[in-house]
Amino acid sequence: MPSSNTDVAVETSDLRKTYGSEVALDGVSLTIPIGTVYGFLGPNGAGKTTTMRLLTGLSNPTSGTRRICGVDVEDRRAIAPLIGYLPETPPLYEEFTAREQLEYVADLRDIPGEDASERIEHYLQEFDLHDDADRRIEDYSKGMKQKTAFIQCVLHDPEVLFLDEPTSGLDPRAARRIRESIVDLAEEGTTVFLSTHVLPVVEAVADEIGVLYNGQLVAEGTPAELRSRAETAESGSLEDAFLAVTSEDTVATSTDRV
Ligand SMILES: Nc1ncnc2c1ncn2[C@@H]1O[C@H](COP(=O)(O)OP(=O)(O)OP(=O)(O)O)[C@@H](O)[C@H]1O
Repeated sequence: MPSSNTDVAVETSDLRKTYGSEVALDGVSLTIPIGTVYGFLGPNGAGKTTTMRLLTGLSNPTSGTRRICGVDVEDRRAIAPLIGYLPETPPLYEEFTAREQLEYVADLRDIPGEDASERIEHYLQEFDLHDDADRRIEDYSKGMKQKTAFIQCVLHDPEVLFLDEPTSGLDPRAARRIRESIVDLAEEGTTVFLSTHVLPVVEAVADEIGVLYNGQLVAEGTPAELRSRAETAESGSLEDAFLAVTSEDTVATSTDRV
């Protein structure tokens, strides 16, 4: 049953995921309004990928609820058109050309032919891939592969876009292209859930930040709010704030709205 709150893109309540005795996610509750760029920060092993897999229906929670635009993620068929997901290792058919890969995804997504061609051309131009679009993906650089993967998850114009470390390993130009696209998509109303441990990336694009540590959401706020938390530190940077809220000594027992 859809949630009554139609302004909310991502909503979880007490989401938990355990693997045997390992607690990967320990009761995470999120409410992310439509159109937000939500920076999901956390050190290695904090549970970021686990959260994204739960939110995209690739994995089931041990307990708790999750909704995307009011739709229960359990309803995989209803969820699929609403979301785009760029995992850390994106699925691409290496033997395809980028154009073939994107046409294939457009087909899977039931994007009508003319629409699909227009969107594919638009994105190939936007990401400087047009001249290489008919080369096989196996011959692409990491950045070219990542840009192709980014295009394939936005091609169907999802309501909510999940990005796992989207700029990792990219050169500054490619990373900037992705950051600019995130901002453009958000301006058009797309909600972007961006997981990373690269602080300058979230600082540049995020409206709101959630910090995950040991499977718990330990702080939430705007970048400025989180920075002000570190104001006693010399630079008062987001990095200071991040280190402060993810230190064993200072972790709060419940989410700290700063
Ligand atoms: N399939 C699995 N089986 C067992 N444990 C798992 C599995 N997937 C994740 N975990 C554990 O859950 C915890 C959270 O992992 P997760 O990959 O979500 O972290 P992360 O924040 O994405 O880390 P990173 O930044 O390194 O990618 C880790 O302790 C990890 O070992």
